[in-house]
Amino acid sequence: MEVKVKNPWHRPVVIFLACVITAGIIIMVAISVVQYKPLHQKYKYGIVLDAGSSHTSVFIYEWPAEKENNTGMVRQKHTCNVQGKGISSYSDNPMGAGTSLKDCMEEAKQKIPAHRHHETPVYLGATAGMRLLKMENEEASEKVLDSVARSLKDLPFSYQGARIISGQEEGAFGWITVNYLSENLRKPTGTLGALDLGGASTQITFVPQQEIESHDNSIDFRLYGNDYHLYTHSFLCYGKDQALKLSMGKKIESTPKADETHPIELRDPCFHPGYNFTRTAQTVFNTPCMKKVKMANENFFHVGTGNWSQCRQSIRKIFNTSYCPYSRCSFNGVFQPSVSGNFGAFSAFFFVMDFLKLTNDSLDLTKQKLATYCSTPWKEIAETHPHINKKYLSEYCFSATYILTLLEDGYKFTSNNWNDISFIKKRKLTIVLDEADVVVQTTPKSLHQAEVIAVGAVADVSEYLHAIFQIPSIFGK
Ligand SMILES: Nc1nc2c(ncn2[C@@H]2O[C@H](COP(=O)(O)OP(=O)(O)OP(=O)(O)O)[C@@H](O)[C@H]2O)c(=O)[nH]1
Ligand SMILES: [Ca+2]
Repeated sequence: MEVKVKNPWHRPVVIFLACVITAGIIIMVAISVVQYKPLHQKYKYGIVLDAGSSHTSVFIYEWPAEKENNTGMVRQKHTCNVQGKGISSYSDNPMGAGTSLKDCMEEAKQKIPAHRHHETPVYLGATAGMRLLKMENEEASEKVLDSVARSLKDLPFSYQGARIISGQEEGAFGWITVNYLSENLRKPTGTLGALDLGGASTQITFVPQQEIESHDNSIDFRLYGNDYHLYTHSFLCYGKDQALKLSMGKKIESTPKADETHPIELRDPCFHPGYNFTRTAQTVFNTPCMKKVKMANENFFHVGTGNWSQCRQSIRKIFNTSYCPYSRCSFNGVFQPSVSGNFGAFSAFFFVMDFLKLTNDSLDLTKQKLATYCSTPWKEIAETHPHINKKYLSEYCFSATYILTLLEDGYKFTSNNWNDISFIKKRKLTIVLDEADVVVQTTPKSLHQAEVIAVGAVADVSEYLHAIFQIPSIFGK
């Protein structure tokens, strides 16, 4: 009988194989750990706060720490909307402005890996609301800026500054953002003009087809190796909230008082029939955009009549087109070449026209639809949209009529080029930046005039060029 003899090699082979497999696993784990480490450290970050008149947004950007070919994808990683109103609303309680940023900055700490905190630049740019506060009460505006600066310096990030940006900067940033988004700066195709409607100011920026006659409206810089020569203007007080005050203020001033004991009844064609609220004159006149009137403490009845063409007539009164010291003007004596090329209209231009589904029609049809909307009773509007913020909802007729009047009577768009305007929601930002190409050049110019009449917004892109790449702001401050 054959006796089965145990293979003397059997046990060592098993042990050997086990060792090989174990070693393999260890090596694989080690490799993945080593690989994981750079993965973990792959990104750098930047934080930009856009402190607008109506609210503050915090943007977190990220880009690869090690750029291949000197080219990095920079993208918007996260956005946080600060609770409450804009920082300029804290004029009576400046400390509150800094405190208001806490929750969003806490979120930023969570989103950005701790080991990157100390090298992450943080920058705040304030726009029209702070510009108005500075005009009204410079000390208060400084206290508010101090307060937000202190709050940002308290964080583990690398504080870069907090300031009010100029109207030209705001216009140019909006233009760069729009053209980055559509990747126009990397293509030889044409660029898009930019139309930004904020709460307190509005900007128009485009490549002009004619000479710029006013120095204050011209901006030159180089991006991605291309030189750009832009026309830009920012109208302070012509954002949609301030324009509503201007327009209501004019109406109140021209409304006779029936007698001394009864409040004024302001019959307003820009609000729906059946809309009827009591307001204090203070809510209209509490702005440096208008001269102070005596009746600030009085009440008035705000009564909607819902008439689009009368609304438009009343809004026209806030545009002065009676004088122009140049060959052509938009309004208020401001030089503007004729609009040319395609435009991207964002912020409130988009919020309002998108809500009313007026983004795709001819100018004529847009007017017809808006006329019908404005004449719809307030009760019906409120019932149809129970979940929409009542303040926004009550103002859409005014806002859209203001938008049409601004574009047509102000900037001189016509039914022929109306459809050159695209109403766009600013999307998440994914762009390719070639650091060497972000060369920035300025036209020596005085910003003083513009500082008085215009204001800027930190749009998403250029401020982070400033903050992230530590390039002096494009206009060389
Ligand atoms: N209808 C509507 N309005 C909005 C919405 N979000 C903001 N707004 C209003 O639209 C206007 C413009 O908003 P923003 O572009 O954020 O204005 P801002 O940056 O605070 O103001 P500026 O400093 O003048 O640029 C303000 O009156 C806001 O109150 C929205 O979702 N719907
Ligand atoms: Ca803005």
